[in-house]
Amino acid sequence: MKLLIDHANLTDIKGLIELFPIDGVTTNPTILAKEGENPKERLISIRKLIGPDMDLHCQVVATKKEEMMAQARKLVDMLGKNTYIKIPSSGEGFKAMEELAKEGIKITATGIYSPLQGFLAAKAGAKYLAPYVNRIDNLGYDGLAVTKKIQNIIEANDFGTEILAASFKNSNQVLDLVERGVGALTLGPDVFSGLVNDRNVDFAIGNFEDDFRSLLEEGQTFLDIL
Ligand SMILES: O=C[C@H](O)COP(=O)(O)O
Repeated sequence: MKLLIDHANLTDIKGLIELFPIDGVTTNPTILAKEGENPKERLISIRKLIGPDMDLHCQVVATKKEEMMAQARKLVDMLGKNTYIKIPSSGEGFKAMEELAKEGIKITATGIYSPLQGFLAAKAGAKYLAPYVNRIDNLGYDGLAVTKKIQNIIEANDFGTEILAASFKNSNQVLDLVERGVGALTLGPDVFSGLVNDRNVDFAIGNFEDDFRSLLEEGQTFLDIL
């Protein structure tokens, strides 16, 4: 299972990569707009920061197939081979996915709110399907159940596609999909900080340090006695 950061702030991305086992970064137009910088410059900076091997997902901003395809090609040229192009899971989007997949461009089908949207995107050749877990919950449906149904559809039809679940608001939603074993999750910094936010852990580690410190002689560090 891959773990990605759903964010475009360079300082935050760097900090999260230093702390967590991260496989890449996902963005969308809203996330990029929050940073207030030219999106092209920001995407290039993210690619430089994470290096050529990590996954970078970035989204087209178009409703018509031809425009989606032109933007997708430009983004891949600009950001390199491990770039996934997020295409909306709409009628025009499915046609764009089909043609771009034939060109070898890796597609993440985004804006998925229903299992059948997932089915159509998988059939159109998307590498990843991105259901919006929390946004589905906010509509009064069950985001985790929708995501699991999509996983069942992938398995039942033998699609070479994986889930990239997005839009999380808490650790419980994350745990549920980690247990189910989907292909990838993308989380914002607030959700990352909740994954290991347990004062019991800090307390236990602090106690170990205090106990060990009693073995140190004057001027010694832990490195000297290990
Ligand atoms: O690209 C889609 C986002 O991951 C949705 O996340 P959000 O609901 O937290 O804005």
